[in-house]
Amino acid sequence: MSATPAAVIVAIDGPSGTGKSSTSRAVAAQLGLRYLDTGAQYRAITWWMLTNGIDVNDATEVAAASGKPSIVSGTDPRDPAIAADGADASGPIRTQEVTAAVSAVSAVPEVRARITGLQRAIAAGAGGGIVVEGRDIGTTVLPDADLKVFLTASAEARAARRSGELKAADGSAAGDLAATQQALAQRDKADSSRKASPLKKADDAVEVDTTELSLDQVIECVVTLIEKAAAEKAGRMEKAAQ
Ligand SMILES: Nc1ncnc2c1ncn2[C@@H]1O[C@H](COP(=O)(O)OP(=O)(O)O)[C@@H](O)[C@H]1O
Ligand SMILES: Nc1ccn([C@@H]2O[C@H](COP(=O)(O)OP(=O)(O)O)[C@@H](O)[C@H]2O)c(=O)n1
Repeated sequence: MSATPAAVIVAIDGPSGTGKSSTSRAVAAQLGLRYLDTGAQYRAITWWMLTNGIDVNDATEVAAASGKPSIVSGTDPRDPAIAADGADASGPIRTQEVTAAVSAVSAVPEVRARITGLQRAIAAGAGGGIVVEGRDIGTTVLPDADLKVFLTASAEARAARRSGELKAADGSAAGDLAATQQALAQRDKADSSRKASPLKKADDAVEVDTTELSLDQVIECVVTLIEKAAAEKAGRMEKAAQ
């Protein structure tokens, strides 16, 4: 295990299936950093809306309800918890129903303002450094992050990964490759074309194409980037203290 020489704030963004969650959890665990899955927060508020009779396709209704549930995220990379109004949401947020509704809910500006506030507070409170992964972390949530990484992969590779994962989870038709690829493309389009804080690479993000890389290779690459960013930050802090 290596240790980071300075507390760093790391933003990892990219579309679905590029390896954000797996990579972020692994590098945070390896480097002793906290970890925040912002997609889980959007999924949790979506799950709460679905279970509380909110019409998720009615932006006015979603906006009016956006402040109601408490959304609490754990930041342990080995056990990232998520709760909505005190109920464990880690299982229900992965259902197809939530996956199909989450882009519409997260496009509502009031929802984004609420969740972005939570994210900034968590990052500010993570004294030892944190890896925050999502869609708009480098562009909007933490524009001053010490390191921004934007993961990409071909549509085929992303669908194959996601479909394998769904098949392993329940063996259902959700594991069908063509259907998964279509659903991913739809969600990417919605996430990239919304007005409020769309999925977009920050100008100063390092882009890593993971199509031909194993997960271990991606982890190694991001660990190296974080160690470099942490060393540079430590150097700047030392200089400023002189
Ligand atoms: N480089 C990679 N090569 C092969 N499989 C990968 C790679 N990165 C991630 N995976 C697998 O792909 C699936 C989706 O990864 P995940 O980290 O959840 O992506 P994201 O958070 O970007 O949606 C997981 O099953 C994960 O193990
Ligand atoms: N920072 C973020 C993170 C997620 N999201 C939304 O939440 C959804 C679910 O995110 P996720 O990270 O769990 O998605 P997966 O790619 O892991 O399936 C995304 O499709 C976006 O609609 C967002 O709008 N902004």
